[in-house]
Amino acid sequence: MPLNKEIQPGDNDELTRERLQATFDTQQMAAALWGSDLARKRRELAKKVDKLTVLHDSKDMSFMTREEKLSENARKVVQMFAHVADIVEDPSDDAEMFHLSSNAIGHEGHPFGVHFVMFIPALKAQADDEQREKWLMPALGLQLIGTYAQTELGHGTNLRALETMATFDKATDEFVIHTPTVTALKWWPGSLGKSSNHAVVSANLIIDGKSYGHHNFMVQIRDENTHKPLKGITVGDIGPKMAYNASDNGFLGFDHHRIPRRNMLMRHAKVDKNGVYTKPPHAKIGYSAMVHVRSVMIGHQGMFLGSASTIAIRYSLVRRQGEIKEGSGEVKILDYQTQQHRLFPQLARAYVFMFAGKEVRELYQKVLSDMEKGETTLLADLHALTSGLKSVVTHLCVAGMEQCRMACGGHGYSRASGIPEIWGVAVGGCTYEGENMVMLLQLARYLMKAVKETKKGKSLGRLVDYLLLPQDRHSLIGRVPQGEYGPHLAAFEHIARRQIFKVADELTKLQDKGMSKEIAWQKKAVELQRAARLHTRFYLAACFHRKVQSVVDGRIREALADLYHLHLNYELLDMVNYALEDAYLKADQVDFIREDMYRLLETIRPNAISLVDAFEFSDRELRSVLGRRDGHVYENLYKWAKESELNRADVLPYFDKYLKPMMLAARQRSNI
Ligand SMILES: CCCCC/C=C\C/C=C\C/C=C\CCCCC(=O)SCCNC(=O)CCNC(=O)[C@H](O)C(C)(C)COP(=O)(O)OP(=O)(O)OC[C@H]1O[C@@H](n2cnc3c(N)ncnc32)[C@H](O)[C@@H]1OP(=O)(O)O
Ligand SMILES: Cc1cc2nc3c(=O)[nH]c(=O)nc-3n(C[C@H](O)[C@H](O)[C@H](O)COP(=O)(O)OP(=O)(O)OC[C@H]3O[C@@H](n4cnc5c(N)ncnc54)[C@H](O)[C@@H]3O)c2cc1C
Repeated sequence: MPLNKEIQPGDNDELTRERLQATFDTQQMAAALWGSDLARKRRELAKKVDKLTVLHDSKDMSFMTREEKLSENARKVVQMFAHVADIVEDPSDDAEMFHLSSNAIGHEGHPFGVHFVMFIPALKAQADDEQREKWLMPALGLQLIGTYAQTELGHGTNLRALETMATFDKATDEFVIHTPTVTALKWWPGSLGKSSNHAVVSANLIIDGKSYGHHNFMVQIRDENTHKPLKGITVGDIGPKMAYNASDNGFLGFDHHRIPRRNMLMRHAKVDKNGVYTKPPHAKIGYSAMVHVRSVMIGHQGMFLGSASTIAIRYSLVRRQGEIKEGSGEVKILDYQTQQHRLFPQLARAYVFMFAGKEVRELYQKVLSDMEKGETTLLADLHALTSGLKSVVTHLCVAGMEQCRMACGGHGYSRASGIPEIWGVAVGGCTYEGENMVMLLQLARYLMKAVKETKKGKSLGRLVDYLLLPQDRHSLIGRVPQGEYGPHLAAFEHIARRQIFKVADELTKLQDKGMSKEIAWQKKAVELQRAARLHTRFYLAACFHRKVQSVVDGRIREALADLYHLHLNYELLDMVNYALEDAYLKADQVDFIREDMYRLLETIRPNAISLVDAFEFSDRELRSVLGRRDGHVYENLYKWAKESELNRADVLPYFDKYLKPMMLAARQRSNI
């Protein structure tokens, strides 16, 4: 069977020649990335969206005002739901729906931005059966639009300091929701400002003057017909942001707004009509919607980096600039070693983030089904894993996307490249769903507990089993036959384990000197977050290893292994100081890693376009002139620029109003 190489009539010849060099079938690689079923569904879905013009952008969003963007995406999301049954096989499949949304709507946000990502997951995990019947069914049926209102103007990270109050009024069997200060205003919730009519609101539960900490409440905020805010509710948009401006992130305040007692989400924690409180089986079970989003973000961020890599690599095969050998003609910029070194490691990261996203979703599903039965043993492991992954992946994604942008030279800075918007959306991920540094420290807490268990000869969980293993003094990199990468993975393990034990020992020493646990933690916080990063980067490398091992097809495994080995080399060099500190690696071994990395850049080069084609992002989804599949960049950049609103007339009013009078006056003065 011939290999599928994604060649289509009308393609730029340069790209066709590149595609013909591929050593593997791109559709099979897509199956390795997405899973074969989802890869097929994605392909079919993109074709259907292409045919449905009602789902197409009416013009490039770069040329729209915020209000136009909101309106455009509201129009498309409604059309998307109207046609959903004809387009997707299973509307309850989040991955398929995300793909549909990427194609039809893009990533700038839409009125249901938080509805499916947080509002529904919060109801699924925290509403009891009767409440599910009342809100989940209508929410799934699009009879209402919901958001998740937790963060306040004054506090996002420290949830214990949230100020919104939910005071139980026994006499009326109601909660009184109140915003006591300006800092207690809810601030940031997506689609709250102008679109949502319901919100899951986090508020302090107060019964008979006693606070039980924050819990989640269902609050209707707008009239379902007029869409006007209900009495006692103030709500609006918080203004433009770095990106994601088709989303109306909002503010929300309550003035003694009353809701029925049964509007508290009561699957786990409960309040009865006498004001008797029942504790949940796990103190943090109410945080499940956050864990859900963190778990989903890993794969999504991988897709964002995959999109940027696709754009930059395709463009680097169209763009020619300068000569390598004088007189032999200008080369494709991807033929420069520096360009390969800039882009291929980002491509490898995109792959591994997608693989890790899949693994973590499987763990999340397991924890969710355990929680249904009141079983919460794995919640802490999942929280630790998602906290670390969320932070490391978002951080590396935006650093990688910035490399992709710069690798496109001047055109990368234009919104026509598509990179600024996806970068702006991805960088939000460093902050939302738990600020990265804070989440790394959450993982560090878990790791420090794991050390304590290890010292007793036990393991806290599967993810930290490696702490029980003895440390090797020296790495075997470069001391085993060429092509063996076991020692590379062992090096990730070594530096993570060493940093974890080192900081644990330092904490103990400070406490032994009489310092409190909290102050000692502050003194070592930077080292602690380093330990969390190294642990997570080891997890990612090990995940890549598991994936390569699981692939059956030889050609796919070989191409993936090249990316994996590049990842090992590149990331190790990025963290090499940790391996040099204890002389685990010697200078000649570092040189060996570098040389092997350069070799791999050359090996990967002929497969580069097919490795990005394998993501199977449609042009509609990429929204990038530079990243067009057919490679016809220049004529389309010119066409795109002509769409700029500034080109609607040769002379714009500001010229006559300001510049012309100034220049006339200057000329008159010079004539005097
Ligand atoms: C998915 C998006 C895809 C779309 C992509 C497309 C476009 C993207 C564009 C835009 C985005 C669209 C949607 C995004 C929506 C974003 C929504 C939000 O941001 S919602 C708000 C999120 N807020 C946060 O994440 C707050 C962060 N803070 C916290 O989580 C907590 O405050 C804390 C830092 C974890 C501390 O909590 P607390 O004070 O309660 O903790 P302590 O009492 O100190 O106890 C710590 C103890 O608890 C354990 N723990 C904490 N959390 C959990 C948990 N979730 N599960 C299990 N256990 C938990 C922790 O481990 C400690 O345990 P121990 O060490 O044993 O004491
Ligand atoms: C695009 C976007 C969408 C969002 N959507 C929603 C939504 O739908 N619903 C919602 O409720 N919220 C939403 N948020 C809010 C978001 O969850 C918070 O902004 C986030 O949790 C960070 O909290 P913060 O803003 O209070 O940051 P802060 O906690 O004020 O962080 C500021 C700095 O302080 C540091 N810091 C804070 N605490 C500690 C600590 N304990 N130790 C060390 N350092 C610390 C941080 O590391 C950071 O450097 C959204 C935010 C964005 C950007």
